Amino acid sequence: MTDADQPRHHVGRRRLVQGAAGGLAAGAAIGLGAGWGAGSASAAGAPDDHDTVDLSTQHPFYDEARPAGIKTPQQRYAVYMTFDLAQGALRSDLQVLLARWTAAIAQLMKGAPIGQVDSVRPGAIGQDTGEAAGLDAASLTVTVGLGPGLFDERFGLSSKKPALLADLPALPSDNLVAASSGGDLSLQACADDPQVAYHAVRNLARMVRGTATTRWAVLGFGRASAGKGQETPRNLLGFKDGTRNLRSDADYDEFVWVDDASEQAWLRGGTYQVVRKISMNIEVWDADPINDQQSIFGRTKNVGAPLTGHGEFDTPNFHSRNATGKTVIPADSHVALAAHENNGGVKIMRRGYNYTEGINGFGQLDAGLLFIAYMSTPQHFVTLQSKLGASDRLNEYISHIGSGLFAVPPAPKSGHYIGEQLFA
Ligand SMILES: C=CC1=C(C)c2cc3[nH]c(cc4nc(cc5[nH]c(cc1n2)c(C)c5CCC(=O)O)C(CCC(=O)O)=C4C)c(C)c3C=C
Ligand SMILES: [Fe+2]
Repeated sequence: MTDADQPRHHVGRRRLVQGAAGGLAAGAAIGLGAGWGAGSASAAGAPDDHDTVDLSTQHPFYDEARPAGIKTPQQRYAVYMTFDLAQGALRSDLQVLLARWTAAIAQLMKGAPIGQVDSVRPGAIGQDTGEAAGLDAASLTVTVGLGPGLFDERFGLSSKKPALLADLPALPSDNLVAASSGGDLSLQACADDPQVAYHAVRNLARMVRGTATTRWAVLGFGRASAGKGQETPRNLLGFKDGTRNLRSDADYDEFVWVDDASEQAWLRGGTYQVVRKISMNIEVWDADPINDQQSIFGRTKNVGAPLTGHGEFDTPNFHSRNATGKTVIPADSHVALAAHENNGGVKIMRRGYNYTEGINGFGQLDAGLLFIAYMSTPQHFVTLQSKLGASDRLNEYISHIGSGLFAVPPAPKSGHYIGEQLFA
């Protein structure tokens, strides 16, 4: 961890919440679900220190080397929302929106309200909606993304458009729904308390009513990726997700941050955000035998080890063959198709969340993965998804129904606002 990644624990009151892994260990101790997590630290009976969150944690916002909410240790919950600029909105309206969001995000990430909650005079309307009063910052980060549409003729920004910031091309197996795709702006609010994340997005949406309209939103829970030092969580298909995610500073420098001199100056120090809403056919998956599920991912379900290894973090061997001459990790498995070894070295940073929207019109569970990934060029996502969408055996159980591409500007300096350089 660099200094910039160090969180602060400002508030005297420390509210610690134990993680799901610790809960599973406790379940095993009283005889529930024997065999859970065998081979993991929590199964050994030790409390899982890595998965305990301190709700008093605050992350810095201004003057950081990088925007918040990307390399920040992944929080437990997310609220993701996109917006369109209202018809007739002016360049100055966009500037005011970004300036107001910047000031408000700085407050929210400190665990502070964005304005008065109390009734200061008869008939007063609250500046802050109040539902986070008494709650800590809970590691809140808010990450703002700028969509391709902002750079059309409306705001005089076409000369500032990054060449690669355009709607993603049609990709194999896409099943995209317009109502869950695109947007001029995106907000990713992540926190260890879902009410804190929701409060942030609700208030940011409220303060720009009239200038921007909401487009689509997803509420994420149970982070489905791991960062440095975090125990690997599980996605809703029951597999550990994030084992081979980016962790080193060198990988972030090479694969996440935009530093290329050929890129727009305002974006240098920032990154690209790709979001995909991926629904899962959970009932069908649950009827699939575990050994088949394992060959679909190329990893074991319980430990999360590659099919060529024993431990979760063993390096997969994509060349090893069994007696029948087939590769032990099937060539059409998810990890064989996505691994950097098989994609010319391409890596992306995944920061996804599980989501559920209840039950669909057929009485089936409506749930999936809010896939969020950060990368120095969206071409890396296109490279991977072109292969996955065409050949991944997982495609039988998932469907990409939402999509978006956004540019994330660098962290603002204090006294300045997000994306201010765009208007220079
Ligand atoms: C285009 C990029 C990717 C999409 C879309 C995607 C969807 C998706 N993934 C899982 C579950 C797992 N993914 C895992 C690994 C993995 N996935 C991607 C990329 C995309 N996944 C990469 C680059 C990798 C790493 C591959 C490697 O280097 O070995 C894993 C294995 C554990 C891990 O390393 O994280 C799981 C499990 C789901 C369920 C899903 C869509 C719903
Ligand atoms: Fe994946």
